Amino acid sequence: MKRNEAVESSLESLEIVSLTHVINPYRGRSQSTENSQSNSPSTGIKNGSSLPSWSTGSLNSKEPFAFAPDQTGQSTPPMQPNDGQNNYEIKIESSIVKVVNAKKSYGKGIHKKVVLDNLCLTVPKGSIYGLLGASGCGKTTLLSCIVGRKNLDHGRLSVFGGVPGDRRTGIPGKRVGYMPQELALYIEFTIKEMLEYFGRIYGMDRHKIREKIDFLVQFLDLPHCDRVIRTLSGGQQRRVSFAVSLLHDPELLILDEPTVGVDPMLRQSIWNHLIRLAKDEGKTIIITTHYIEEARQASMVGLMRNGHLLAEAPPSTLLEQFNLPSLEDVFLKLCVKHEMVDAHDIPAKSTAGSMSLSGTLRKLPLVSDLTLTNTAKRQKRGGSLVYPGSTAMAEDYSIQAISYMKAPEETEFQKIKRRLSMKKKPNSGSSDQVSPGCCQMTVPSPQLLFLFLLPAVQVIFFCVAIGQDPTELKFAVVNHEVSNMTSNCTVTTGCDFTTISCRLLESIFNNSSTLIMVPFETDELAREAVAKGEVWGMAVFPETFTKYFLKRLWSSLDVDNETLIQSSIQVNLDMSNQQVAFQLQKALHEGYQSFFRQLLTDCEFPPEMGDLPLVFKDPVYGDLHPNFTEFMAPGIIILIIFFLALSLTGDIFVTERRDGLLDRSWIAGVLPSEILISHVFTQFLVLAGQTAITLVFIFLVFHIKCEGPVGWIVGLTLLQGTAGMCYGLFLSTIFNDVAATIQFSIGSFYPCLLLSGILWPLEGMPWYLRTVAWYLPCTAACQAMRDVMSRGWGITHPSVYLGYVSTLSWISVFIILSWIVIKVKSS
Ligand SMILES: Nc1ncnc2c1ncn2[C@@H]1O[C@H](COP(=O)(O)OP(=O)(O)OP(=O)(O)O)[C@@H](O)[C@H]1O
Repeated sequence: MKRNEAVESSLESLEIVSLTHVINPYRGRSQSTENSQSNSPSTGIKNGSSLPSWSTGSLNSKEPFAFAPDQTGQSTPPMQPNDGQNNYEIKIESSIVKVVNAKKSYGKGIHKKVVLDNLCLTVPKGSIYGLLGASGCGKTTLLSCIVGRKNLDHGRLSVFGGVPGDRRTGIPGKRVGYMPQELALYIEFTIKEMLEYFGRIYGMDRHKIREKIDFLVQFLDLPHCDRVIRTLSGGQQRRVSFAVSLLHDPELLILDEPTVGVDPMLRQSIWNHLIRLAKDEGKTIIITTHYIEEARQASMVGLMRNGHLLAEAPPSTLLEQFNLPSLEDVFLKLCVKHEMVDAHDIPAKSTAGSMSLSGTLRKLPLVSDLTLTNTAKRQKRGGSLVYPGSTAMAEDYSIQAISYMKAPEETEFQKIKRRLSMKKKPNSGSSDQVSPGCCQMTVPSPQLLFLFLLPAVQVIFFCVAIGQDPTELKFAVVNHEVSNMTSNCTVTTGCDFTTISCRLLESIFNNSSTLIMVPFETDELAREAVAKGEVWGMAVFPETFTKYFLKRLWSSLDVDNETLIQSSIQVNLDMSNQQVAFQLQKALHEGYQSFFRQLLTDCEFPPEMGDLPLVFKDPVYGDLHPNFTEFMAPGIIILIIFFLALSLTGDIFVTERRDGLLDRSWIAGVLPSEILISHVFTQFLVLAGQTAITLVFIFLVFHIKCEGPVGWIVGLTLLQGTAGMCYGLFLSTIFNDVAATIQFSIGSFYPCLLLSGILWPLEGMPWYLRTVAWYLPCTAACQAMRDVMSRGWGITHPSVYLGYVSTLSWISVFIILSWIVIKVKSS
């Protein structure tokens, strides 16, 4: 009895599978009759035909098709013909995509999420297969496995009779056109550039590309092909993505929700075009859509739920069998039944191990009904299957029954073709003949300009804003020697010693733009102004300043305390800002020194008597009056180049991966190494441009000195940019989103800025931090660059040499780490 149930079950399963696979609605009838003679009765595989290769998970079976054991534990005899013909063998012959017992899950342990659960699916050649299911049921995952971007955990998968991912089968390659759910477009490109880019990848010639661009722009109602993709609406962008997948007339089209954001008329036009591609050109199309009803136009639909296929049949068959008006109703009903079965079936399911689609369907009373009904109603006629309600054979049935076959006599495709041919001018045969505007030169995008100008802008900000002396600092003066400083402070000249305070004040304030004098009547008022932050400091001249100043001057070393106090100017500074305070002190010192030298000269004394007995001769390296800008310039060059390259590379790789561009290029047949080389090449061009602009501004515009050979600066800057690129690559292998990459970049920026000797000499750090700092990517390079610029050293000097060695080592480290992370992730 058990055995009988098993056989019945297998027959039901076989019938369902047969129902789903024998029909090739566009390409003509099944080949069962033609091929039945040559079939191997035991395996069902056509003699002499090569077995499909399989993308397998860990399924143990060595058979090309593995069928799950039925409830008796015995394997269903899959290749047994159930109607005197070997329909199964036809499936092998005619199917483009075949998935058997696919299992796929994400995560591990308690986080494990099963996304494909013993899913079986067959897509016949020349059919449109509508994959339907709620969001998150695993459609995209399945498509990713079909195009070879993901691997199954268990089960088998073949495309074009080979393993997806194997270039010899044409996938990845030009046999497949893939439209992923993500946009997967370079949004900075124009429509034309985008299509040309993929056209070149597919090896199309220019003329063909232009022809296709013209057709696709009109067919998909796209805006002018010189429009930048970023500026298009979401729906328009999706249509450009769709155009990319159609561009090279692939044999297999895999479209993940191509009609999202498309208005109903255009949607219908798209479907008409797909139908024509399938019917007239034998293209095979797998399409997912959320508009369930539009899938009525598919030749086959697979209703998917929680990783299972609930049913797989022509839409009209489903509607008829369920006696429901819409596919949505059918889907709903199947889901409800599936829920009920799931609720009662957990133990059985868990022991079943692997459960085929047929097994799943068998547990559904309603679907079993469908099977039985099919069986009952099905008639055999002339060796082909005939379905109820139709007097035609299977192929004809589908043609008549499916609504799209009632498409208007002239399809959109034909209309557009006609419109295009009407538009053609007499010399339309010329290879240059394209729609106006589509072959125009495009100006560089603002983003590209920004990319090149960014370093220049940063250098300008740095050179203009950093390192200059603070000026116009307000300073309070209380002069008790004169009653009204503004009107009564007479400045004397020559060897004259009346109101020396006024002469000194003039020397301090009038000869420099650093300080602005703000006179106050009393010490208290001046102090209050300092306290309020209105002035940066105050100086108070005693009432008898001139008298005691002269006494101090003439008395030489024999000076009493009273003289010292009365001849001194009392200064209180706001030291809250170190740079400003230094500047104030410097201005006061220089003002005093200038006054005193002048006084000595006027009184015919040697002015040097007013100087400290320290003579600073010409420095060995650098200037007598060093400039903070020159100290920081090497670090700034490195920071700008390193971190621009880092953020650009990180952003590009992460964005391209997130947006599906890397996948799309890979599926189009581009090798990962080619992607990498093209990125390195283009980014190196950007880097070279940025380096040139940065150095031109530093050395030629702002005249920052470089005592050594500029070539070593250029070399080191390019290498630092390369190190930044490699670091960006490394971060992009770790993180999947741009925000994390940017956060980490910023997180790395500050240690570099603070510890690499860019802002402050390394000699000012504690020894332990200094040791760590030397191992950072920018430290040795910064020091090397500073030594070239201010000391004029060349590569033979260890400091410069070490800068190069350190940078090259970091490049190697980042590349090795990226490689390790990629290997770990892919395993
Ligand atoms: N890389 C991943 N890591 C973890 N979980 C994932 C990953 N990709 C997809 N998933 C999960 O797997 C399930 C199936 O995702 P999938 O994208 O295949 O669904 P879908 O049917 O295509 O959904 P939609 O129609 O919304 O696109 C979802 O729950 C999703 O969250």
